[in-house]
Parts: sequence; C-alpha cells; structure tokens
Amino acid sequence: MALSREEVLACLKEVKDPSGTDMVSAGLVRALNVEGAAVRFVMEVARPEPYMAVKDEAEAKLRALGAETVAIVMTAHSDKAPPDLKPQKKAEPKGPEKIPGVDRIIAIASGKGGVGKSTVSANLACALAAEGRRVGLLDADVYGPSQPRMLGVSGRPQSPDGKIILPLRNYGVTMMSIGLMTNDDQAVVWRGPMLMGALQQMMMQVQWGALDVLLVDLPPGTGDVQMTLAQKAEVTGAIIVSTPQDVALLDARKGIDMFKQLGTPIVGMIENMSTHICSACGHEEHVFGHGGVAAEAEKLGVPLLAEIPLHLDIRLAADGGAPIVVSKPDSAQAQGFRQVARKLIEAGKA
Ligand SMILES: Nc1ncnc2c1ncn2[C@@H]1O[C@H](COP(=O)(O)OP(=O)(O)OP(=O)(O)O)[C@@H](O)[C@H]1O
Repeated sequence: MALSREEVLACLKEVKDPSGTDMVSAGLVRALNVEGAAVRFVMEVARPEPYMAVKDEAEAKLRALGAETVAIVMTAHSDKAPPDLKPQKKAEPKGPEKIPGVDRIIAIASGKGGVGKSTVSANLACALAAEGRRVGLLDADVYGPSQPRMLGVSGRPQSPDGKIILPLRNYGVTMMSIGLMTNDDQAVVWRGPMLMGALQQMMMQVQWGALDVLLVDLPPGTGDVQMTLAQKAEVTGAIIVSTPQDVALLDARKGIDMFKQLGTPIVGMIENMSTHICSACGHEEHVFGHGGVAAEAEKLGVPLLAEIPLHLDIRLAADGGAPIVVSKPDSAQAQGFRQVARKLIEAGKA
C-alpha cells in the first residue's frame, strides 16, 4: 500500500522515546524517505541500547500502517554537549559567503514586530515544500523565536562532533531555530558579537544539506542580525511583510531602505492582515485598512506578492504547530501562500 510522508510522520509521532517525547519531535527521525510502501530513515542517537525498543515499535507501527519494507538505520555518535554558541575567537572580517549546498537565501523581514512575519515564513516554507522545492527555514528571530512552535518541532538539535549541528525537519521543511538552542523559559540577552557568532554558526555549521532555497525569518527592525546576514551570506533577496497601517508602513520603508543600502535586492512586499474575514459569516472588513502595502510597493517600485487576510484559521493553525498550508491546504488562505510560492519559483527566486 502506497504511503504518504505525512501518514508515516503521523504514525511515527505515536512512538515515544525513553524520555516520553514522540520520536519525531525528539529529532530522532532523519533523512526520511517514503517511496510507495517502502519507508527508510536514519535514527540518530547517542547510544543505541536505550533506543532498540523505540526502533522495534516504530517498525511494528509502520508495518501495521501498511509499509511493506521498513529500513531503520541506527547511527550512534559520541554523546557530546550541544555546540557552544559563543564565538571561539574573534571573527575575521570576510565578505558574503555562500552557505554550502544552499542555492538561494531569501530573508523575510518586517520593520515592525507582530505583523505576522513568522507566520508568513512558516507558511511560505511549507508552500515551497508542497511545490516540491527543497526548503530550509532558519529562525533568526533572536528576540522571539517562534518557528519551533509554528512548525511543531521541539527537542534539542544534536551535534555529533560538537561542530556540525543537525537541523530538525517537519512538513518537508528543514529547520533550525535559535529558540532550540536556548532554554524555553530563559530570557536571552544577546550582545552584538555573540549575536553575530550565533547567526554565523546557524548559517554555516548547520548541516542544511542540498537546498533550493533557505528562508531566513529575521527579527523585526533594522538591527545587527539584518546587517550580519547581508554581510556574511550571499542573500538572493528580501521579502518585506507589513500590515496596512501607516505606522507599520513607515517602518517597512526603513527596512527596504536598509536592504537597498546593504545591496540586497527586494523580491517583493506582502500585505498581511489585509482584510478581516469573519470565520462565522464570511463578512469582510478592513480592520487595519486595506491596500496600503500595494500603494507603498508601487511607490517604491517593488512587486506586491500577496495580500493575506486576517483570518482566525491562520492564527489557530500557526499557533497550533501546523501552518494553514499544511492543516487546511485547500482553504483560500492556504492558496494565497501557495501562489506566492509559485511566483517565487517562476521568478527563479526559490
Ligand atoms: N493573517 C493572519 N491572520 C490571523 N492571525 C495572524 C495572521 N498573521 C499572523 N497572525 C497571528 O498574529 C500573531 C503574530 O504573528 P507572528 O508571530 O507571525 O508575527 P511576527 O511579525 O513574526 O512577530 P514578532 O515580531 O514578534 O516575531 C500570531 O499569533 C499569529 O498567529
């Protein structure tokens, strides 16, 4: 019986590791390959013994689901501490570099916080994956990393040799977040050099594999992270997310100006929370106004990629760990994100 990747992941999520976390969230399932009724993946563990029962249970569950071939390769690695994010030595000034294996980098930015940049990034990443692209998502929002929650991943990323960091994967998106390297309830005060070191490590030391595009979810504003990204990596372009209000647009304009000064092309703007569609009656109202981003984009000579409505389903999906593109793929809201993905692919940007 032919199985889908989603069915296999859902089945594996029912298998708990020795700590009681499901094996997908614990980051145990790597290099998952589903072809017809054949399922293969690598289980990356520190010591194999405690995980033999997990492996056997995963195999039994997959067979019960209909898998005819199940190949689980268990790789053990030395139990080293997670990598130290503090810069080892003073970074030597270098020009922008390519991230090995990564064809394109798209920065997702906003001038102001809370406009939905992370929601857009998560949905766009899933939409690009649904179009068959090899997608990575780097959550560089050091002040409020939200991608682990939005993409439903948890667990600390492993580092077999203390240098390379293995990313996590969900919904076809390879992801790494600074939020996975810090304790959930611990406020992190990032200082300039530390921030730059951490971002550089996440770009260069994470084993991204071969990617068509890496989306970088930036913190809001025009700070150190934006500068570091543009100076250290060859960024293909930036997408600016804004709500239609004047205050948000004013900040978006500053963001666009900064990227222009840094020599990063603007791929386009996205108006988020464009109109409100009532989930009960479908009535449409312009809570924050409408069309402000379109007018601004025209004035600045950059494309308007989409107008995404303010819709309860988008919030519930994002906050529930399965973006609307994944949880309600046929909804009009999901299709909005799918169209942006297609536009980017057609333009050779993703
Ligand atoms: N189009 C939308 N419809 C409904 N809710 C939305 C929409 N876009 C974002 N939200 C919700 O608004 C809140 C803020 O969104 P999000 O975290 O994506 O913003 P952000 O710009 O990344 O914020 P921050 O600057 O804090 O990182 C979240 O609860 C999200 O679910």
